[in-house]
Amino acid sequence: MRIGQGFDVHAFGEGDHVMLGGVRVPHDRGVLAHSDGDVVLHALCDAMLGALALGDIGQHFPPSDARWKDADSLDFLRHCDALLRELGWMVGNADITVVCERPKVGPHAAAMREAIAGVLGVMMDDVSIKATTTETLGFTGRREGIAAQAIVLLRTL
Ligand SMILES: Nc1ccn([C@@H]2O[C@H](COP(=O)(O)O)[C@@H](O)[C@H]2O)c(=O)n1
Ligand SMILES: C[C@@]1(CO)OP(=O)(O)OP(=O)(O)OC[C@H]1O
Repeated sequence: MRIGQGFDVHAFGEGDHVMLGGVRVPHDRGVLAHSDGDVVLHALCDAMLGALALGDIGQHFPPSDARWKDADSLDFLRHCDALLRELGWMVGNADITVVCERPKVGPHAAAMREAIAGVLGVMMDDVSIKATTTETLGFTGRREGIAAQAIVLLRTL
């Protein structure tokens, strides 16, 4: 088995939704990002890459590369999953925490788990999505941005 963790932050900007775990979540702000700015999937990809010491998504999908402009982060997840499988590994389970005051994540957690599990070829029960505020403290508390942390356990195919 191998373990990995990932963390990602994006600042809020103009917009009317945020992408979280591959799900379009209505919000009164968007996020500033080169891709679709999905902090859940970026943290998850980093955890998967980290588990095998394969670098991070910035190395695999450089922000300087126009191919990733407005990219669907589910494609990043597909790439990372394929990479792991080529090396004989797959995600056993993933546990993800989203940090923001708003939007409320709970109502969208099941859809996020389903989208992620579908790409990883695992059961929904193998994907956990949790959320917390920071009780109005810090940049998330001031609603300036959104963060996510992911931890994954890999198992051999
Ligand atoms: N963006 C968020 C933040 C929190 N939740 C849910 O609310 C519960 C209470 O959050 P606290 O930070 O006050 O502990 C938390 O356990 C989450 O279930 C949410 O859905 N979206
Ligand atoms: C995802 C990439 C793609 O260019 O850019 P961003 O959408 O800005 O997201 P970030 O979390 O900063 O990760 C770096 C890049 O890999």
